[in-house]
Amino acid sequence: MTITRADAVRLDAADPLAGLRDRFDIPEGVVYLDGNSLGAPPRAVAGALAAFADDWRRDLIGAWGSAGWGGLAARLGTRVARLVGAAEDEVIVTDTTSGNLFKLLVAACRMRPGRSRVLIEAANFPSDLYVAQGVCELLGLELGYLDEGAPLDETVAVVVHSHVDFRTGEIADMAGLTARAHDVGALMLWDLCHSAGAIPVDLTGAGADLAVGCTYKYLNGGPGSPAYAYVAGRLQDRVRQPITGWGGHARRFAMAREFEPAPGTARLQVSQAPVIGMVALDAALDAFEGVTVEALRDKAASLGELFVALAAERLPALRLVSPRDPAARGSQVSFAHPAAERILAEAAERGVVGDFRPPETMRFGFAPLYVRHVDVYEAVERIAAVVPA
Ligand SMILES: Cc1ncc(COP(=O)(O)O)c(C=O)c1O
Ligand SMILES: Nc1c(O)cccc1C(=O)C[C@H](N)C(=O)O
Repeated sequence: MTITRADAVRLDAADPLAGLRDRFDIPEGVVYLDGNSLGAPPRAVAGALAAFADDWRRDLIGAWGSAGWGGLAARLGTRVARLVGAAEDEVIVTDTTSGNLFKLLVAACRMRPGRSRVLIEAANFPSDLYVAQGVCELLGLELGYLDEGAPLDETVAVVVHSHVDFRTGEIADMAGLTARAHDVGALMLWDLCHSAGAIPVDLTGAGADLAVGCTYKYLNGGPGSPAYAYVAGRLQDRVRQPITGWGGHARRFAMAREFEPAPGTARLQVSQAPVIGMVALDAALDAFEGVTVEALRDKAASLGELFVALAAERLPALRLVSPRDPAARGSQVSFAHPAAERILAEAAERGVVGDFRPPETMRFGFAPLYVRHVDVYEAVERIAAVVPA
């Protein structure tokens, strides 16, 4: 049965999250399916940045207190914690994903002295691979690739894995892999970049030890917005991260000679993360107010299913590389085609923004707060017009 535009309109009419699109500023006529690379701007952000400039002008250094800048890293951590299934004091917002990965990976290896290997999946995001390679070189450890058959045994200090694969959107079994790591006494470090804000994440339920993630994708913090780091409560006093700047000191303004780690996740800070980025993120997170992660997942699945069904009808030349089962994929679908790059460039000229990952993957992300079913319908129509016969 052919799917029509009216079907998409009906799905939007029944969508409990439909009204949330008004919280965003998306150019007219653009179908934005790249929120899994850079989220769209929530309307509240522009006003928050103007207020930030005003606070700075008016209160000068006093704004650290009067505008609450000093407490932002921890406060934002509590807001992100709700979206990733963590306790409020288990997440801190600071630095970049790659920087946090470096710090937590070194800390994890230090908690497993005598173990000689780190495992990662070769399909992980390149920055994760590079950081893991760098940490292994620094500490004299061996790096093994889980998806290429490297054994998970008692020689492994830590396993690093993405919750959602950035190319295919496949969801990893967080609880299962964490349990396998724990069975051999290894620690488990998750990268949540492609899941937080789009699908439920349950770090506590999975028994995860450590995690990192960015805030510029589904959390809409803006380009280069600060990332976050999670440390399970039971490990917080044992974490010794390697970049011991004054931001992680127990008494930053005592100006003491020796480093003394701050309690809890505060010790993961190096110095001051850019306040302007944290202010933007704080306003951006308001877009999630009143929204449950289950509602996000349902909407994401509905959008993805519509895209897959329409693609089966109208884009037969595209090969689905994401899992067919919506429960097995995050909020994106990916297809392969030898002319993927050209198709995406021509689709972009027609206002459909997806992204290309070499050698031939087309990714389409469905940020559940602002993508509509009619957007999905429009996207497939416009892409169909540019796929070579
Ligand atoms: C899975 C994953 N990990 C890490 C990164 C790197 O994040 P950052 O630029 O914050 O270091 C990205 C995206 O750039 C990513 O998609
Ligand atoms: N952070 C990015 C950037 O500054 C420019 C272009 C892309 C990005 C990305 O975040 C890419 C993204 N992590 C990915 O999944 O491919």
